[in-house]
Amino acid sequence: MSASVREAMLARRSAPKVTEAAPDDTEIVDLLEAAGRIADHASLRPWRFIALRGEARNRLGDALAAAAGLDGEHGARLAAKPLRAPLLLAIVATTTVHFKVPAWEQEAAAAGVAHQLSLLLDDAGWGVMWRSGPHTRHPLVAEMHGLADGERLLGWLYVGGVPAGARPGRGPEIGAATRFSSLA
Ligand SMILES: Cc1cc2nc3c(=O)[nH]c(=O)nc-3n(C[C@H](O)[C@H](O)[C@H](O)COP(=O)(O)O)c2cc1C
Repeated sequence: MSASVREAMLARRSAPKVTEAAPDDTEIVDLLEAAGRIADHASLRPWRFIALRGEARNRLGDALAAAAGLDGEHGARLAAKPLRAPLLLAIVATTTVHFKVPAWEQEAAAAGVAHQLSLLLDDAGWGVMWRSGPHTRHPLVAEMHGLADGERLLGWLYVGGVPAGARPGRGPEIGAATRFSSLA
């Protein structure tokens, strides 16, 4: 584990290619205990995660191809996308109608948990990449995950082992000063 949060944040990189190793459910729940401690208006905890492993990734691939209306070679290519990692963590915003907390605030909280989980997984030595796509919110994809009314996917954290020698190190400077101003 990193010496500081800042160090972990500066070191985090997405991992487009991962190996077949993956964290088990116990490790993920443990990390979620920490990742879930985000700012959360009215403490609604408007999020949940679904682990897709093994055949479930094929079912997601089939749902994506059906959502896109593709079959044959193009359908097979899209259907294979979820197989790029041994574990996909579906990020679900579980929004409800609330008199004080609009849906966008609830989705912001769910996204915050996913960002923190992604950071913690990276810091624990796993390869992670948050992916989505044009069919993320298609009804067939929601059905495949068993989502209830009001639940919406924010994409998937693709998780696996980091290939030997693939750790790319710190990313480019992001020029934060150009994205900051102040009013007095
Ligand atoms: C909501 C969300 C959806 C994303 N979807 C994709 C995607 O489908 N494909 C992709 O290449 N990157 C996607 N990204 C970006 C990558 O996760 C990653 O941040 C980007 O490749 C930059 O790499 P870095 O995280 O190492 O800076 C998405 C990020 C977010 C937050």
